[in-house]
Amino acid sequence: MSETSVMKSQAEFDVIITTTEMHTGGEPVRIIESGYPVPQGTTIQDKIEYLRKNHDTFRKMTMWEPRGHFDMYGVLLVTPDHPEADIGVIFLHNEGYSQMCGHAVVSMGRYAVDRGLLKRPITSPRTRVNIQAPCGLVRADVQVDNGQGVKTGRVCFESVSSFVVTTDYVSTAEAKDKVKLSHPENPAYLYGVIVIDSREEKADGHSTNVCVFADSETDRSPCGSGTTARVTLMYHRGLLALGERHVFRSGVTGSEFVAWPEQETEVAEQKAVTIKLEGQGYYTGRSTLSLERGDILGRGFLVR
Ligand SMILES: O=C(O)[C@H]1NCC[C@@H]1O
Repeated sequence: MSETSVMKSQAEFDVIITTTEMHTGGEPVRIIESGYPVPQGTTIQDKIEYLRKNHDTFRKMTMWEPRGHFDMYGVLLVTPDHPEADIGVIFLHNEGYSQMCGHAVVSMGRYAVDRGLLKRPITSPRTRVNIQAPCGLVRADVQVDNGQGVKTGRVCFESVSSFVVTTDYVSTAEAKDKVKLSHPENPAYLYGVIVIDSREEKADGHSTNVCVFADSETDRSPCGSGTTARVTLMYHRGLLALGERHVFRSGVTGSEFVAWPEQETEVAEQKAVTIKLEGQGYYTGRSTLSLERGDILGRGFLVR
C-alpha cells in the first residue's frame, strides 16, 4: 500500500500544529509555530488569560500524552507589546502557564537568531535578542562566533530583577502557610520548590539541585528561574559577590548552568538584583501534531 493511500488528507483533521523541538540541559522546549489559536489581548498577561479561558484544550493537546508527557514543557510565540522586544513568548507546562522560564529562554535566544526573528542586524561575536516573557523583558546574548568561526548558539541572559521575600522557614509546608506572596508588577504564586545540596553551597564553585514545579513536574535542567532565585539568595547571604560565577548542576541529568549576580537594582523601592545565566539549547527535531476527529483520548491525558 502506498504511503499516500493510508495518510488522511489535512481536511480530515480537526487540528494540525507544527513545532520545532529543542532542549536545554535535558528539559524539553516544544516551540509551537503554527496551528495554535492566536491569543487576543494587548499584554502577554492578557493573552495568557485569554488562552486559559478559551483554549486550554490546546495546551493539553500539545503538552500531555499522547503527543507530550507528564514533564513536557513548551513555548508559544506571540506578538510582543514591549517596544524593545524581538519576540514574545508564553510558557506552557502540565498545569498551565508560567511567568518565567530560564531553560526556555536559553533555547529561544538561539532559535530567534536562527529563524531571523530579530529587529536588528545580527552582530558578531554575540548578538542581542530581547525576549518579552510574561514577567518582563529578558535580554539574551547569543554567541554567533566562538572565536574559531563556530556559531554555537550558546546564550547568556540577564533576568528581570529578583529579590528575597523571606528566609529560614523549617519546611516548605510552613512557608506555604505563613508566607504571603505578592509582587508589585506581576501575579505571584508558589510555582516551584528547589531541593539543594547545601553541603555544596559554601561557594567551592558548584552546587546541585532538583526543581519540582507546576503539578509536580521534575525539571531535567538545573532550572533557569530557580537558579536565578538561588543566586539571589546566595548574594543575599554573602556567599557570592557581584560577578562571581557559580556552576549549578541538575541532580536529575547532571546538566549545568553558570550564573552570577550581575547588578543591584530596586523593585518598588525594595533591594533587588539582576542575575546573569549561561546555558546551551539544542535542536532535537520538528513535528507536525494532529488531532483526528472523534479522538477523545487524543485531546490529552496524563499518566503519573
Ligand atoms: O528553567 C526554568 O526556569 C524552567 N524550567 C522548568 C521550570 C522553570 O520554569
